[in-house]
Amino acid sequence: MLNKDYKLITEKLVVWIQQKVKEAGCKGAVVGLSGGIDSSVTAALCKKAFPENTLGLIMPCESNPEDQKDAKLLAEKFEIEYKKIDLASVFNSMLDVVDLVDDQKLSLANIKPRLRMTTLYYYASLNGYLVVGTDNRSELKLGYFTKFGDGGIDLAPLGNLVKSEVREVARVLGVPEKIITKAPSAGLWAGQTDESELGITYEEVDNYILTGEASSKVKEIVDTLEEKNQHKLALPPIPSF
Ligand SMILES: Nc1ncnc2c1ncn2[C@@H]1O[C@H](COP(=O)(O)OP(=O)(O)OC[C@H]2O[C@@H]([n+]3cccc(C(=O)O)c3)[C@H](O)[C@@H]2O)[C@@H](O)[C@H]1O
Ligand SMILES: Nc1ncnc2c1ncn2[C@@H]1O[C@H](COP(=O)(O)OP(=O)(O)OP(=O)(O)O)[C@@H](O)[C@H]1O
Ligand SMILES: [Mg+2]
Repeated sequence: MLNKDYKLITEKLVVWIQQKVKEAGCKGAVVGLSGGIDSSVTAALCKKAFPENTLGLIMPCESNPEDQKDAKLLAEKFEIEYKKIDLASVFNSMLDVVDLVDDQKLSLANIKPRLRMTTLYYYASLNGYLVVGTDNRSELKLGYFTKFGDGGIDLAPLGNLVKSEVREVARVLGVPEKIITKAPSAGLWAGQTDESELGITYEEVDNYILTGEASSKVKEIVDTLEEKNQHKLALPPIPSF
């Protein structure tokens, strides 16, 4: 890993969040708590930045019940105010009204993060908070997020840290080791893990980002996804005439 001072980076991220929220004329942060490391780190940073004005939302949507337990563990450890909002009934109402066809798995699965985004913006608006996202540099490089779902956010404090660096910040903050070491998962369907879906490991992705070195297989996967998903990081194209 890079020889960086992650304690200093953690402190600077807290100040950065405070500044960005204040610049927006807002007074706090709302974060989706999945029980995964990215949201745990993001929520812990927000709590340090806004001790009285940080809200965590646990939003299961036919998700693994273990994840909710980890999300609660995190919220309790850092004394983060949280609410649980089960989105399964909302998701199922969507299934009742849209056309269902074969081969729709990802199209349907992507509804879940978009329902979470809608819920986060509701609470942001109610409280005068910003929606603080959890996307890290590795996910942003790959475009490995749902457009206007977990990509629909106001700030991305982890956006300059690759996944392995997020783990370093997690250790500085005291995120439970159980959360740090569990397999990254979008949790969109049973058994999904990021690395099995991507076909490469975060270690390989992070190495490639940080050093430019990778096997031809890793380069091919990362470069292809980066190009395919560029649109997720840009404003919608607008005619110039
Ligand atoms: N060139 C282009 N210019 C403008 N827009 C373009 C476009 N190509 C596609 N699009 C639009 O983008 C849509 C496809 O993007 P999107 O809807 O995001 O869908 P897509 O990229 O196909 O799927 C999202 C991926 O992110 C993963 N994910 C999601 C959520 C969380 C996490 C996690 O790590 O926790 C990971 C998920 O497992 C899946 O692999 C298309 O349906 C189309 O509307
Ligand atoms: N069940 C959930 N409840 C609340 N928020 C969720 C839930 N599932 C996903 N999210 C939100 O979507 C974000 C993107 O998920 P992602 O899986 O990339 O992050 P993570 O779960 O925190 O970490 P990891 O990538 O290691 O699983 C989460 O960080 C969280 O903010
Ligand atoms: Mg996850």
